[in-house]
Amino acid sequence: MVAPPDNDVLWARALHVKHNGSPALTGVSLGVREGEILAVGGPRGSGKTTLLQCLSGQLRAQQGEVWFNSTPVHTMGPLTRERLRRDRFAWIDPTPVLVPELNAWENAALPLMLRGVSRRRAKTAALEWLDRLDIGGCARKRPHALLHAERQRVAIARALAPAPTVLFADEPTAPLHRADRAHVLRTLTTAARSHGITVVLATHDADTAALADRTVSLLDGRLVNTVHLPPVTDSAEGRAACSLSV
Ligand SMILES: Nc1ncnc2c1ncn2[C@@H]1O[C@H](COP(=O)(O)OP(=O)(O)OP(=O)(O)O)[C@@H](O)[C@H]1O
Repeated sequence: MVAPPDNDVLWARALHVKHNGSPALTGVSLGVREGEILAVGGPRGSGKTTLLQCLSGQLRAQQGEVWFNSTPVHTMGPLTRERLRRDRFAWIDPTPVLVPELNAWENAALPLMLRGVSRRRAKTAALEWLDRLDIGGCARKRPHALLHAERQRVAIARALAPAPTVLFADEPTAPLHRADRAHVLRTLTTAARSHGITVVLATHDADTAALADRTVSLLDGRLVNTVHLPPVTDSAEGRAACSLSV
């Protein structure tokens, strides 16, 4: 095994995944630099979700390697991978999955509390993020009383509140209207940049990909090209608007 380059926070080599015998990833190799926002594009069924699942340790590739910093993820047992996901990663699904018995702030505070942060500090951080995402007024509502788009904002607050090392976002703005999408994406990318969070973002939306530092594209489970975009220039303003006290 050869360790990945030092400046890559995530590194995958020659990933091969089949779902029920059908290839979903075929020889995908990829490095993600620390603090980078990387968009993974490609049409439906091209393997974006499968790639994010492999990089985040949710799914073990049948062949290939995944490294997080200098640690091999592909050789970790299930409990170690679970701990890695809990302590260093966050995940946003296209459809919000919240705990129905908990209200919005409790849902958003949950990963912090699982990491051992006190309830009071976790609540403060969760409320800050709900405010930033314009749903502070929903903090005491349970998921059933929220609109679908509000539930997704709670899920995004839950992912950002612990300031993870890597945030995996699988079509995070899919349930939002176009106008909402831009605001939520900007909050997400600004927060990531100001806190040095690396983001791996699956999307088939060009507007979403445009907010990333770099885009790679999948087609039928293979990487097909890489686009380097110029750096975002208005991040200083966004950074000021997004300080986090966790
Ligand atoms: N659990 C599964 N069982 C069987 N086949 C699967 C499973 N998950 C994904 N696939 C198949 O693997 C291929 C890649 O799927 P994947 O969800 O990774 O693509 P995607 O680019 O994320 O698609 P989408 O944009 O629709 O989410 C597709 O052909 C899909 O049907």
